[in-house]
Amino acid sequence: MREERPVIALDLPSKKAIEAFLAHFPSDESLYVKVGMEIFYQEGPSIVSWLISEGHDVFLDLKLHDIPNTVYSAMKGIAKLGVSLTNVHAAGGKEMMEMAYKGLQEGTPKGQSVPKLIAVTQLTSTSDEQVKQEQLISVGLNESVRHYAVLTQASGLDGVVCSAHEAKDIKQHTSDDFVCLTPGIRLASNDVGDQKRVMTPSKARENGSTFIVVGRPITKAENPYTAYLNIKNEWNGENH
Ligand SMILES: O=c1ccn([C@@H]2O[C@H](COP(=O)(O)O)[C@@H](O)[C@H]2O)c(=O)[nH]1
Repeated sequence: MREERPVIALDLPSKKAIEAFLAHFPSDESLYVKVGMEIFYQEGPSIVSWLISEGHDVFLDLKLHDIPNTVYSAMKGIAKLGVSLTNVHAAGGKEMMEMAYKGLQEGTPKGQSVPKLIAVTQLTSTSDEQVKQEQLISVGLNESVRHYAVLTQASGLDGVVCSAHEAKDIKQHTSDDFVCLTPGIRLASNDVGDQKRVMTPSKARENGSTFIVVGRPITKAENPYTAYLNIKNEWNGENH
C-alpha cells in the first residue's frame, strides 16, 4: 500500500535543530520521518522515542551490515524502540537478513506490531559505472538491484530500498505488495547533490514506489512546510 506522506529525512545535527525544523509544521501534523546515522549517532535512541511521542512515524535508517549474530542482537534492541520501519544492507546476505528478521520478531514487545524490515539494494548515490568498476559486478546496476531484491524477498523481508528507476522492474520480479522505498527524489527544480539515480515524485508514483524519501529539498528549503506540501501534492497527483 502506497504511503501518502513523503518520508522526511531528518539529516540534522541535533535535537535542537530538529525542533527548530519541525516548528515550521502545524503542531498537529503527523509526519513520517527518517532517523538516519547523522542524528542517531549524536542523540541515540532517545531521539526516536521523542519523535514517536510527538505523534510521528519513524523509519530508522541505520542500514545494518555485519555478521548474522551481531545483526540479530542489534535488531532485538531496535525492536524495542517502536519504529515502523528499519533496514539492513542486502549485501550482508540471506543468512544475515533472516537473522535480522528473527531479531526483530523476537525483540518486539508483546502487543506491538513488528516493524517492517527492508534491505538496501544499491545506494541511490551509486551509478552503473561504479557498480561495474568499483564493486566489480559486471552485470551492472539494474541486474544487481534486481538480484538483491529477489534475494531480499527470499529471505522473508518486506521490501527494499532502491531508486524509483528500478521500482517497476522489482515489482515485476517480486510481487505488487513488495515495498519499494525510494530516496533520491527531487522536484524538477531541485539540486541533485550527491544522488545519481533521481526521479520526481510523480514519476516515482507512476513507477510503483511505495514510499518516497526526501531530505535536503525539504530540510534546506526556505519554507520547509511549503516544500513538503509541494512534494506531497505531486506525489499524490494533486495540483501539478
Ligand atoms: O540508497 C539510499 C539509501 C538511503 N538514502 C538516504 O535518504 C536520504 C536522502 O536525502 P536527500 O537529502 O533527499 O538526498 C538520506 O538520508 C540518505 O541517507 C539515500 O539517499 N539513498
